[in-house]
Amino acid sequence: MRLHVADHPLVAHKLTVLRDGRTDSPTFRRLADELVTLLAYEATREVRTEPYPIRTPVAGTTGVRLSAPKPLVVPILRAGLGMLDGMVRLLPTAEVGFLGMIRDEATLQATTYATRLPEDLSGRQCFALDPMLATGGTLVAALRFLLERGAVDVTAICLLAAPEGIEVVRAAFEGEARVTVVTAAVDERLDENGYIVPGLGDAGDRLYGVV
Ligand SMILES: O=P(O)(O)OC[C@H]1O[C@H](OP(=O)(O)OP(=O)(O)O)[C@H](O)[C@@H]1O
Ligand SMILES: O=c1cc[nH]c(=O)[nH]1
Ligand SMILES: [Mg+2]
Repeated sequence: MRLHVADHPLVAHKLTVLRDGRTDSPTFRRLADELVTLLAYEATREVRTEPYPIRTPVAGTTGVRLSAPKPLVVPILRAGLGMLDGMVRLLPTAEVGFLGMIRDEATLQATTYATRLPEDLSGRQCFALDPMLATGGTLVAALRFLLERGAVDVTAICLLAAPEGIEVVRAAFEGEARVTVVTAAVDERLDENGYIVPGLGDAGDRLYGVV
C-alpha cells in the first residue's frame, strides 16, 4: 500500500474551513468538491494513457489520451457522494459505480448495503471516494471488493485519515502495489467512539444532514 499526503497551502486552507464546526452544509459541500479536485490531480498521476496523434494549427504532433478501458470512480455512500462531482470534473470520461456502506456506531463494523458495479473489473483502474478513513474497516472492505472483481489497481481518495486506520489498511494490503491512499491530511488519533480527532465530525451528516 502506498500513501500520499497532500502538502499544499490551498488544501490546508480549504480543509481548515471544512473542519470548522461553524461551516454550514452548502459551504461544506462546495469545499469537499474543491478538495477532491485538488487531490484527484495527485491521485490520477498513474492513470493509463496512450499516444494520440493530432494536428495543431501549426504542425503535427503526438500527444496522449486516456486509454481504454475507462477508469471507474466508486463513491462510497453516503459521504463519498460529496466527492463525486469534483472527481468526474477532472476525469469526465470515467464511469461511475456505487458502493453503499455503513459503519455500526456501536461495534464500528462496516457492512455493505448496496452495490452497483460492473461484475468484471479486469483491466480497470478504480478510484474509491470516501472522505473519512477512521478505523479503516470500511475502506479495507471496499478495496477488497474492487480487487476481487479484478481491478488492476485502486486509489482511495480521502479528505482525512486517522493513523490507526492507515495502519489497518497497510496491514491488510502489505506489499500490495495495487493499492494507493491519497489523503488531504493525517490527523492525531481516533476517539473512544471511533471519530477522527480533531477531524470534522460526521462527514455524511455535515454533507446531507442527520439521519
Ligand atoms: O474507517 P471506518 O471506521 O470504517 O469509518 C469510516 C466510514 O464512516 C463514514 O461513513 P458512515 O458509516 O458514517 O456512513 P455515511 O457515509 O452514510 O454517513 C465514512 O464516510 C466512512 O465510510
Ligand atoms: O470522524 C469520523 C469517523 C467516521 N466517520 C465520519 O464521518 N467521521
Ligand atoms: Mg456517517
